[in-house]
Amino acid sequence: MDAMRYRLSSVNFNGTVVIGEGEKDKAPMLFNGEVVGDGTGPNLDIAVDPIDGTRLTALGMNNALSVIAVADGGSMFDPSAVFYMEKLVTGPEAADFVDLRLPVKQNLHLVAKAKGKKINELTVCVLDRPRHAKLIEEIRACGARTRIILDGDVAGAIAACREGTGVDVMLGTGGTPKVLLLPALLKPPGALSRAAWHPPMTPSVRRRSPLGTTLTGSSPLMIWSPAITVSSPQPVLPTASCCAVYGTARTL
Ligand SMILES: O=P(O)(O)OC[C@H]1O[C@](O)(COP(=O)(O)O)[C@@H](O)[C@@H]1O
Repeated sequence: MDAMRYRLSSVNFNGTVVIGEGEKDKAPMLFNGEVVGDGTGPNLDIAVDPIDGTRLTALGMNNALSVIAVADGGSMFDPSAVFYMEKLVTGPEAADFVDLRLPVKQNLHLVAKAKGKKINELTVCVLDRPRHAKLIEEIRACGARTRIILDGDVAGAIAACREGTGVDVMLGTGGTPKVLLLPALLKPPGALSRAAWHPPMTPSVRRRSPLGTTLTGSSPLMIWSPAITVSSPQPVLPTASCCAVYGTARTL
């Protein structure tokens, strides 16, 4: 985080961290609303996750990622009032068929059909958390395999969208900032990241972010695409730069 912040402070721009480490992790830097850059140049919005998979990095394990996305100032959606989101991520073949509001079994059938596989040939990536015990049971009861990951659902989501990773879908609840960085990272185009506030909010619930954005239960069920995360026509970095970190954090 120090390294990313140091680098950002040397770049000619006037940036605001819209999607940052967030209050969930009580991170001291690169928090939502923090001003970064050297104060000259264009106004830009920044989304950062200096390390998604802090524990993985500390343990010398794979799949921690360092992620940054940049867009025109004022164009990035601010989700930071809600810490967790329920996520469904899959590749382009199945993206148009699934729906987060459907039961797990139905979504897995839809993915299997779209990919021309049997359901017992699917692998579903899920974070290893007690809250996912029922989800994991449901997936296994359908006959699908699970790939349980200790941390790092950004890497899990990317795997779910890519050919040849052995992962077909990612399901479960994880950090909000991570899901919002995904549209910038997902390749190929058409891959799908959907997320809903967790726990679900009723219309009367209102949560206010450090940047002053108010989210309510009637805020849309998120069907993320770059256009939703970033409202400007052309993000400055249409795909976020992203470097895999194997064991040790590297700076961007
Ligand atoms: O650990 P929690 O609170 O269940 O949060 C889940 C989140 O934690 C992570 O596994 C790791 O995130 P950090 O490295 O920022 O701690 C994310 O990939 C995931 O979205």
